[in-house]
Amino acid sequence: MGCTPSMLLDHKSRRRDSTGSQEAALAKVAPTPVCNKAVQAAKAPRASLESDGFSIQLSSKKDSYVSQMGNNFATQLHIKRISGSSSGSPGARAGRRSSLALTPEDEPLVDVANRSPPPAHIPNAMLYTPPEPLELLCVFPERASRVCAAACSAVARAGGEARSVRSARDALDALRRDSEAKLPHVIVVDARQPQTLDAPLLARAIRGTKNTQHIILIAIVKKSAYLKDDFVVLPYLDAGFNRVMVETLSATAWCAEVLQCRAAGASARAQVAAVAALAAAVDRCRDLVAVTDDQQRILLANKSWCRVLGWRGDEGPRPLSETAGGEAMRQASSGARDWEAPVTLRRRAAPDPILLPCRGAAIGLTKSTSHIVFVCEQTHAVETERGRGSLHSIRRGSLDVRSVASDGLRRTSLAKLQGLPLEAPITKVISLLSAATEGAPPSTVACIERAVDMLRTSELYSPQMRDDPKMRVEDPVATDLIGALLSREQVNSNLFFMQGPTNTLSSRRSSNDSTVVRSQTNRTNIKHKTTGQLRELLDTALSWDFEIFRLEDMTRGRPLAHLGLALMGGRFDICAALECDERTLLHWLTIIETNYHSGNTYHNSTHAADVLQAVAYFLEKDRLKSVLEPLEAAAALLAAAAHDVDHPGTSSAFLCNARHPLAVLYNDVSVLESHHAALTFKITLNDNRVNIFKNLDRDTYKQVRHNVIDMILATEMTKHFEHLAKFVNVFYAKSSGSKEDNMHTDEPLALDTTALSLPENVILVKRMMIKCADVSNASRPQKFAFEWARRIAEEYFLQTDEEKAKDLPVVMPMFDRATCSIPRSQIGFIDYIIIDMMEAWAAFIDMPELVNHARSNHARWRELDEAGVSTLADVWRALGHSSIHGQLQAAQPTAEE
Ligand SMILES: Nc1ncnc2c1ncn2[C@@H]1O[C@@H]2COP(=O)(O)O[C@H]2[C@H]1O
Repeated sequence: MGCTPSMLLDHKSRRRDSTGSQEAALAKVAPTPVCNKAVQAAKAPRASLESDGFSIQLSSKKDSYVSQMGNNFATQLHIKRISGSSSGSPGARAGRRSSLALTPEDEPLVDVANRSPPPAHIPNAMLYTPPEPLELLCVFPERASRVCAAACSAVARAGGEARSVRSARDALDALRRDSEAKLPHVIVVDARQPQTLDAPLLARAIRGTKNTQHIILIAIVKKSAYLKDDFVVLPYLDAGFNRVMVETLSATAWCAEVLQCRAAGASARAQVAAVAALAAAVDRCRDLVAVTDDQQRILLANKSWCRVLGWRGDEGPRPLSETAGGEAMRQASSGARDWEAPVTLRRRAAPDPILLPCRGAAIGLTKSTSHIVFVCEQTHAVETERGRGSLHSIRRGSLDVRSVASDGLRRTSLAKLQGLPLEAPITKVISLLSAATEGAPPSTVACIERAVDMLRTSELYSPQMRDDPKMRVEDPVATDLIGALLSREQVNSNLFFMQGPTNTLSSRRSSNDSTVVRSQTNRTNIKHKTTGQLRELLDTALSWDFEIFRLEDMTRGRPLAHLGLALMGGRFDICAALECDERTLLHWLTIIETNYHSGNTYHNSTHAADVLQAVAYFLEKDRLKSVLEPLEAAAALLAAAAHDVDHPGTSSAFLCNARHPLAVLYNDVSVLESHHAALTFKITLNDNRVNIFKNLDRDTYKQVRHNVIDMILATEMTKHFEHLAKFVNVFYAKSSGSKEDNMHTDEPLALDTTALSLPENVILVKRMMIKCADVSNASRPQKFAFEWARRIAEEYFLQTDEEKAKDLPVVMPMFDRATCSIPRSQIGFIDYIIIDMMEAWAAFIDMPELVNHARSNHARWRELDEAGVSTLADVWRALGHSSIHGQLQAAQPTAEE
């Protein structure tokens, strides 16, 4: 079952089969008293009768619907079930009302105007199909059947073509093999020998085949059987036959049948094509459209409906009331024929419903309702979010140019763009703002002009610390760190020319493809036997105070493969989503881990395992469980594991300054992140034994690849505020003030997850998830946070050492091991990078400990700072080597010691 146009047709044919055929049968054989009463009623217009659960009304009256068809007066026959059980349906209620009304004048005016459904007005032009020669398929088990031959020769005489098959299987094969254009118009099935050919079964199979709604099915029955039973036709009609015909060899009878079929078939095809065309039109509407039957079961839902509500396109008829509520539903249930009222719609991906304006109409070819149409307007807010940055919005933008122009708004910048086919949404925003200045007080004009000036810059999401006092970093260490993390400019104060070969970047770090080869040949045969203790530790892998450094110890520096196997293979079973075996996953994890540089103090596979663990922890939260598909969760875990693969232990700025081949390759733009993402796929696709994507079909692979790349690229810190601002603007609303002010104010933000229904907003969630995981070390319990702080500081110091040794520009001069204040660097890092982001994320996934840990770490660093503790050595002395990081420090002395 699916909410598709064919469901509309199925619904129609079901109605025709179950009600229409009963009507026909009843008209033919209804108990005499009812027939007699009906006949009497016909003679005495305006009478209404009830019998055996059916109401029969005959009236001779001026009927607006019939008169549209050219008859001013018509006699109408209504057969309606009036039992209490169906009273809930608008159609039933409308039916009961009209059956009780004796004259049109007796019906209250409001009923005439609002209660009866409007006719389904399909323009005649829509119901035209060009005449085609008739194609006939005969299914007759008997070899050289004379009845079959008679049918075929009648078709030939009518200028058509006939072919015959002898079994149900051959008939279905012919249907499935034929292209749509070649499908027969009529299928004649020999139903005379049920033991040789089960005609009803075949009819059901044909109707279950795609695009067969318009084919006319004729069952040939024996004359004796036809005459024996008044209801002989019913099982055939129920099975999907359109007609039942008595066996005949008469050329005249067959000719008449064939010609009638040609006419009926053309009309059926025209109707199917018209419904398909209308469904295609509805699919291209931006508004959310659903069509239900008279019981309000959804038969058709357009693409916008599916997209916004998170439905798959192929879901079956379901009660609209499961999804919709509010005044619109009450109006629909009251039997109103046309209404406008708000509707609340529940979405799959988000707990909160959305409220949209809705227009509805009850439709029916007769006075009773057959379908109800709901058109829910995509509100501006939803639309704007959906369109942001998409091609779709750019296309719409081109129309907006004209509409804005016709509004006569002032927009000098737009005038130049009139001739171009494209316009960015921001241009329209600027134009609207400019228009708003007209007649505004000077202070407002000044404000708007300042805003417009800001909008005109291309770096809308780049932080501007100097302009914003709240973002001003006072401490020189913090300035160094934050500046280096966020700045896209490389430090170029000294013109530097690299001496020697470009790939002699560092003896402790290499970042070229030879790493891949080495890893594949030597180190893929890791044994993954988990000892009891290791198993116990891995059992706690989903707790926020997971002992990552213990895992590093126990696995001798290979935590990623072990943790990855436990989480990805075990808890999340990504092998199912990726359709790969666990062995391939283990190989993948192993080779990825091998391509991390164990010599890096921070950017090694323990950091990758830590980020993986954080992502896994986040994925367990209800909000993410309800939003992300298994494949998206798998992509997030893969991205986390690989996000820093082959990190050289120096920053992108360093690589650019050093004119490293990677910086040259990636044009100094997102150098490291581009490399991590590219290398991840290179490693994966290079060898079938590690290729976890090898069984995915093209589209699924593309989707996973896109997700993994997007998440890895999102870890680039120069885009930190861009990602954070987008996330906050989409998912947080403030009770007062503009959204632009949402960040860095003391006013609490209100979480608003309605935007989750749009795929482009789910991308923001995935980016935020990996970003938060990447720097989650500052939001971990203190003993972990401090060890990570030591490790990153050590790596920064090594970079500074190397820059000095190679006479390169020093990216973070304050990060000199002799002088750098670790507490201050951490205070700055938490203040400017961590707190805002963790607050936004913690509220979104309901994980307050992220903020609590960050705050308590901040407080501890401040205490240390105030106690005069500064260098790494000071810190560990002050901590008394009592914690894990102290012990690790002791076991692994730094160069300083
Ligand atoms: N505790 C920390 N203190 C200072 N800088 C950090 C800390 N944790 C992460 N970072 C920086 O944040 C960056 C996030 O992206 P990278 O992993 O590439 O590199 C990371 C470090 O440069």
